[in-house]
Amino acid sequence: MLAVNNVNLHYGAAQALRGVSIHAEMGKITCVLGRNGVGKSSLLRAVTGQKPVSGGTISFDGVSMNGLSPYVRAKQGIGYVPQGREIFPLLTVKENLETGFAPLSRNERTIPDDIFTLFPVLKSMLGRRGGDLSGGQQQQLAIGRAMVTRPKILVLDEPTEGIQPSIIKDIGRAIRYLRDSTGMAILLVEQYLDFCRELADHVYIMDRGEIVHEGGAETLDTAEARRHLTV
Ligand SMILES: Nc1ncnc2c1ncn2[C@@H]1O[C@H](COP(=O)(O)OP(=O)(O)OP(=O)(O)O)[C@@H](O)[C@H]1O
Repeated sequence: MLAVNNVNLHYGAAQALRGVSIHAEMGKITCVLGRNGVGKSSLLRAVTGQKPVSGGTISFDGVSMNGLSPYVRAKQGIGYVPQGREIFPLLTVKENLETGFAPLSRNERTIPDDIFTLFPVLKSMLGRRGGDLSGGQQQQLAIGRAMVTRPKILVLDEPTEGIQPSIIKDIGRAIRYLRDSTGMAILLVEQYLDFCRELADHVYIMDRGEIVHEGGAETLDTAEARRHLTV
């Protein structure tokens, strides 16, 4: 289980996270919902180690992650699908997947077949450059690249952003498959309410750097939840 407890995060004098506590359990999809700019990406930067926290603790399976580099966290099992995908445009699809080998030992450096079962389009495009793929295909590639690291927890930053509805469905299916087949924990941050409602086992809502609501997906229909999600 990933446990984020009472985390603060600053950019200079500006505070982006204020005493944030969330849990993401193994075999469950945990969704953090919130409007633009409330701190969702900052929370994931804290979890993946890209931005040091200024207070609080982050642990995974009881091991403290505070102070560990992103590379070490990846080795410990945190897989990351960043906002905007961050595909290498001039590398091929295969080479992009192989960048996921970095935290693996030599004998683990293979591309799992599951990736192509989930996203057959990637198999047919292995030799194409990442920059030639559509937004939806790049998102599938970014998820595939994170799967290469054999994560215990998969962390996704707005996986539906800028993606057409049919691919959003594929991505939802893939996330569910990963939960059910591997028992990994999945933590995703989103603005897209319906996607979270359909997928999540547990939801949090963030507003202005704080967690303001927590519960099962069914609790998203309350007036209080809606108030925090409408602009
Ligand atoms: N590198 C940075 N330097 C300074 N301020 C930042 C930086 N990154 C984010 N912020 C600020 O921190 C706050 C939270 O931003 P964050 O990106 O975490 O929100 P978000 O909920 O992920 O938004 P979005 O949906 O737009 O990605 C915002 O006020 C933002 O302007």
